[in-house]
Amino acid sequence: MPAGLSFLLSNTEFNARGSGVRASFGTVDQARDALASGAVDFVGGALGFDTDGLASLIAPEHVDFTAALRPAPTVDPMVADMLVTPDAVHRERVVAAIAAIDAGEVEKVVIARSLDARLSAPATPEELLARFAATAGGATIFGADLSAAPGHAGAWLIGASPELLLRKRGATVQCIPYAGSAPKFDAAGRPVAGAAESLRRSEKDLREHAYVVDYLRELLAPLCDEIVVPDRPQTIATSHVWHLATPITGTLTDPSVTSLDLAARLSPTPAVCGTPTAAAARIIGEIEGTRDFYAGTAGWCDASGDGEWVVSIRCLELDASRTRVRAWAGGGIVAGSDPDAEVAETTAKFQTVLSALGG
Ligand SMILES: C=C(O[C@@H]1C=C(C(=O)O)C=C[C@H]1O)C(=O)O
Repeated sequence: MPAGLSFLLSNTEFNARGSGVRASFGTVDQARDALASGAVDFVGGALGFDTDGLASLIAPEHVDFTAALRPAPTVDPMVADMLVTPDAVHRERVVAAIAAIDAGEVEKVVIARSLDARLSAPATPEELLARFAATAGGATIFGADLSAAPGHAGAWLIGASPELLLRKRGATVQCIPYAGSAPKFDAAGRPVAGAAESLRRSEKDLREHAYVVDYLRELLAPLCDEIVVPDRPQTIATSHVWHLATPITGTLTDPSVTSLDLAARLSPTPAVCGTPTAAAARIIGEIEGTRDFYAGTAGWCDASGDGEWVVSIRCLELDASRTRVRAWAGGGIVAGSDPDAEVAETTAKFQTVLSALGG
C-alpha cells in the first residue's frame, strides 16, 4: 500500500508531493541538523506564527516533483455550521490596535479574526487540497502534516497562499511581500470600480506596505552582496483581493545559508505581524489569543539549502477528527486605518477558504 501524503507544495513553477514519514522534527534546529548531517535530503512542513518555535517539519519517505496537483472536479458545500468572529468584535479589535498605535506602542500591527467550521462529513487533506486547487488558481497550494508539533497529532495546515515568503535557488534569494489590500468585490458581489488604481495611490496602503519592504531589506542586506528593491510596489490580484506587492531579489554572500534558516529568520514579517515585531506580536496575543500555525510559513528545504516558503495565510487547520477546521483572516493596521474598511478586507480574505469549502 502506498504511504499517505505527508507534505504538498504546488504552484506554476514547482510541485513537491511528499508521501510517508521517514523522520519528523518538532523544531527547526532538529530539521537543520538532520539536513546538515545528510540523514535526510528534504524536509517540508510549517513553522508557527509565534517566535516560540512551534514547528512541524517532515522528511517524507518519497518526494515526487513531477505530479501536478489535480483540481477537484466539483466543489460542493461541505460546511454543517460555522462561527466567525463577529464584524463588531473585529471592528473593536481594530479600534484597540489603532489606540495602541496612537499610544506609540507599535507602528503597525496585523489584526486577524477566526472562522470555526464543522464539516458535514470527514474530509481528507487530499480532498481539501484539491478543492483549493480548483478554487484558488494562481496561488501556491500547500499542505503540511502538523503531527510533529506538540498537541497537533493528526492535524493538517492546508491552504492557497498568494504570498511568497522566500524562494532560494543557489545564491539567489527572492521575496515577494504583500501588504496593502483592497477587496475586488463590494458587499453585493459587484466588482469595485477602480479598486486597483486607488490602492496604488493610497498613501495609507503604501505606508503599510513600506514596513514590510524595509524589514526584509534590513534583514537580508547583511546576508547579501547585492539586493534589488524596486522603488514602488505593483498591484497583484488574487481571486477576491487586490494587493500591493514588491519583488525583492538578493545575492547571498554565503550561498550555504539554507532556505529553512532564512524562513525561520524572516517569519513572521510585518505583512502578518507588525513593526516592531516583538511589540506587535505581544499586542496580537493580547487582542486575539493564539494564532497557532496561521501567519507562520510553510515550505520545503532540500539538502543543498534550496527551497520555497509561502506565508501561511488563506489557509485552515484541519483537526485530527477531520471534521473541524479553523481559519483566520487579518489585515495590517497603521495610523489612519479605517475600522469598517478593515472588517470588509478580512471578509474578502475569508473568501479563499470559504470558496474551497463550497461557499
Ligand atoms: C494577514 C493576511 O494577509 C496579509 C495582510 C495583508 C494586508 O494587510 O494588506 C496583505 C497580504 C498578506 O500579507 C491574511 O490574509 O490573513
